[in-house]
Amino acid sequence: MVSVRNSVVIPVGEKQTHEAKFVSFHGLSDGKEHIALVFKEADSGQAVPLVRLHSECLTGDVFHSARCDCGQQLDEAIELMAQKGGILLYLRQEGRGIGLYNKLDAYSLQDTGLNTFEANNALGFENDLRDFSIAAQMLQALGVTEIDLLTNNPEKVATIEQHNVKVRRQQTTGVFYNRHNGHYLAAKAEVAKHHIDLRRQNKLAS
Ligand SMILES: Nc1nc2c(ncn2[C@@H]2O[C@H](COP(=O)(O)OP(=O)(O)OP(=O)(O)O)[C@@H](O)[C@H]2O)c(=O)[nH]1
Ligand SMILES: [Zn+2]
Repeated sequence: MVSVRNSVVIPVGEKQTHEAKFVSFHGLSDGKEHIALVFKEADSGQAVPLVRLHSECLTGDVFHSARCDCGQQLDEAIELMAQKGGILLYLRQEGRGIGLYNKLDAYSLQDTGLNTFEANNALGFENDLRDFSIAAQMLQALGVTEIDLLTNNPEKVATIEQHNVKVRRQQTTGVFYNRHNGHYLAAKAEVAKHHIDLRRQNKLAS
């Protein structure tokens, strides 16, 4: 049984003007230190909170890498949730679960022409090693049974629903295209069927 371990308020966002409760957990099935950021009492005040499952990306989230869209998606989620409440689940799933060093190896292979999924396969990994059921465990510990989910990834919606959290609505993120990440976004849309419309470049979540 997963339960809340601690909850502490931290000012966040580019100008540190937003407050989020950082929640840690006991008993998560993979033993990793996943955290929830709860904005504006979304746990109790919002019947159906906006939720994002954000997979850790050191290069994008911390160093604003242009090879992916993670940093901008993270900033977008924080801004949206600071305005209207929500729960950001920050999942320790670097490199779609293969880890940072392997992701950097995958980047080297992409520099020789492989796409993001082919590079994983060339390293001996499946396309995606993430288990999103961990997010359902966190939501249940927070007492959340129904959500609006901010994602382009249909797999996240399916797994959350399989684990008894209802997804009322899927809301797509912005399309943060730049000259370095075009192939990466296109492969996500083509291979993993993410809802990314490259004609909507740089438009924020709708
Ligand atoms: N293995 C691998 N992982 C990557 C690569 N680029 C980004 N990532 C990782 O991918 C994860 C983000 O997953 P994405 O596939 O971009 O998007 P998503 O989380 O499935 O979907 P959204 O909810 O729509 O953002 C993070 O953990 C990144 O570190 C790459 O080329 N190879
Ligand atoms: Zn990234």
